[in-house]
Amino acid sequence: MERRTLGGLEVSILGLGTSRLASIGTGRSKSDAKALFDACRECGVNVIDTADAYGSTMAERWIGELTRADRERWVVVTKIGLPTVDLPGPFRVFGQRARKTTQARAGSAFALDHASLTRSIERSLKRLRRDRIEIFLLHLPPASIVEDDEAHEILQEAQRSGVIAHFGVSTDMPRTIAAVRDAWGCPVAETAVNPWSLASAAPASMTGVDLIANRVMGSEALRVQLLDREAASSAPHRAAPIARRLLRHAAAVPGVKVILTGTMEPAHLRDNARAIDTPVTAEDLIA
Ligand SMILES: NC(=O)C1=CN([C@@H]2O[C@H](COP(=O)(O)OP(=O)(O)OC[C@H]3O[C@@H](n4cnc5c(N)ncnc54)[C@H](O)[C@@H]3O)[C@@H](O)[C@H]2O)C=CC1
Ligand SMILES: Cc1ncc2c(c1O)C(=O)OC2
Repeated sequence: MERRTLGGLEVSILGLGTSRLASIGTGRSKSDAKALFDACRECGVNVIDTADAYGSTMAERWIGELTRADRERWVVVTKIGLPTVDLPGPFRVFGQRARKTTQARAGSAFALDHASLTRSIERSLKRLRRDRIEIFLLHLPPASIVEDDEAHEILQEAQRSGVIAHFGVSTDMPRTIAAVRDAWGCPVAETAVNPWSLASAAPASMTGVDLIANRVMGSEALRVQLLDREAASSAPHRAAPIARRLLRHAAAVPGVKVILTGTMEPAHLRDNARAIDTPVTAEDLIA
């Protein structure tokens, strides 16, 4: 698998997105999750993208368990900021609903004071069973985040102490990415990259930022209409031409270093791994 350099780290062009890993409705059993991580190892995928909010902290916990024996081989991206309810044991699943409610009320109430931010980092590290988070992102922060000097200082302090290697933002607003780069000097951001996303226009204002691409398949609706239909009609283990084109599109957008795939299916992961290393052919374009 192709490797690129993201903020000085060696990463696989394809990364695993885990927003569905342990969430209600889309989550799988832990043995399915283990099979998915084994497929990543087999394909050479070394990036895992997560957030404290995914599965109300369960995604981070599962990642911690599943990467425990070989934690050094992974580059972990996690995010904080979508209000997360961290309930004990069996009550955890109810956190999903509670989170939605708090989130709707939260608006721009990003808790980035010293105590909250330090606690968030400590908790993510503990759940992930790591002593370093390679990429630590603020999850959909308000554009005014760059005015929060205290948050910037705390993040720099965490970086100096070695618990986070890089920090930045996950947002679909290129202007916020550019502002964070200019005000905070952040070299990494996560954003939507598909033919309809703003980042695909590669605004010159974002030059110099290494991008982690999400929502490469556009939307769930697009997948249902195109990918499933094509997957059903094409040969097994052959990525649907539309998926291949979307992956190649993202790989060619300036600044993109990692393309996330949010699938829970090892077969789709393998398809996407194969597709990303295959140039789009004339046959694909008329398929
Ligand atoms: N604001 C943020 O920070 C956001 C972060 N993310 C991150 O990005 C990751 C990727 O998620 P999405 O962009 O939603 O996923 P995606 O674009 O990779 O996948 C969308 C859908 O396509 C399916 N799919 C993927 N490859 C396929 C194939 N070869 N054949 C058939 N179906 C296929 C997936 O199973 C999924 O249902 C998330 O898990 C999360 O880590 C996603 C959205 C927002
Ligand atoms: C699948 C999905 N939908 C919405 C959101 C995310 C996500 O991963 C996310 O990280 O922030 C908002």
